[in-house]
Amino acid sequence: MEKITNISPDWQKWILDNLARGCTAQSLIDVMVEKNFDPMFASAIVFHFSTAHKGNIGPVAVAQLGSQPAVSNVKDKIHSNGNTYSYEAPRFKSGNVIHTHDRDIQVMGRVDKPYIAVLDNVLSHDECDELVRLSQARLKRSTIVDPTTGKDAVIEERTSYGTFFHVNENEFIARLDRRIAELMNWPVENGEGLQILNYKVGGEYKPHFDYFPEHDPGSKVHLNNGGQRVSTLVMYLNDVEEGGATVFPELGMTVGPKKGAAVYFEYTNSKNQVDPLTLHGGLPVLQGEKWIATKWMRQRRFG
Ligand SMILES: O=C(O)CCC(=O)C(=O)O
Ligand SMILES: [Fe+2]
Repeated sequence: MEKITNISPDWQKWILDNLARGCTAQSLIDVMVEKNFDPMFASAIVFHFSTAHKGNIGPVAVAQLGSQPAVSNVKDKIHSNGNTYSYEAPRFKSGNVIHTHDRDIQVMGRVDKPYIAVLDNVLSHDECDELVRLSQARLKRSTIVDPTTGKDAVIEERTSYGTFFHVNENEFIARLDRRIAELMNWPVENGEGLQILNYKVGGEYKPHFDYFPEHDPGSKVHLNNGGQRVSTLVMYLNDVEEGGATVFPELGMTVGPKKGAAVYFEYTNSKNQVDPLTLHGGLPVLQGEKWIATKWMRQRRFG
């Protein structure tokens, strides 16, 4: 049976009432999953309601999930929301410039909780072009991990084309894998292969978490190889004429795609908790096309 990915007024009221009674977000998610809600959707909506509930934001704002940030005061949300994630010292290094073995990378902006860094000069324009050139011939429709089966699935929420390179697949990729690992301050061996994505006009990736939700039956097989994902680096391989920004709906924040630049974020701590504030997506491309390279890091060696 198809999983439910929309929320009726009755369910909205049920969530708000139960949060007001002091029920935990997880207990509500569990009930919703049992009632055939998509687990990822249930997590996102309950988390969203828990922040809305504490901040006295009504159901109308919540209905905008995925399209527009419903709450603009990030500080208030962070101090008063239902997020139980405990923030630790970021893995990402401090400073205005991160030095790697072959390139200096500029830090253009940071957010603390969740930990996000906006970076420039991660890749040269030639490297961006080379990644696009190498990927052209091997592009396939992107998939997601089906929450129930754990298998790859094509869905409407992710309308991009992509391919991936094995870690250290060739000399060029190995140099990038090394630089990226130094930048993310995490071992090369813990990285998944570099994923290349191409979005055409209208192409988007609706808000999602990069971590594997523990309560999805389909997550198990992935968690067994390398453990949970801990951090993500999205690198922009071209300038996009219009649209295509990376959006963090819970924070009211977008990062515009710029050739060679990137956005980094982390969401799993040493206690195995994951941070729902890192909900993010790729907004639709309105003009031109968008190319990105994504690196996901795991808790342990991957592959
Ligand atoms: O397209 C984007 O900007 C976001 C991509 C993304 O979320 C991912 O690759 O996990
Ligand atoms: Fe993502």
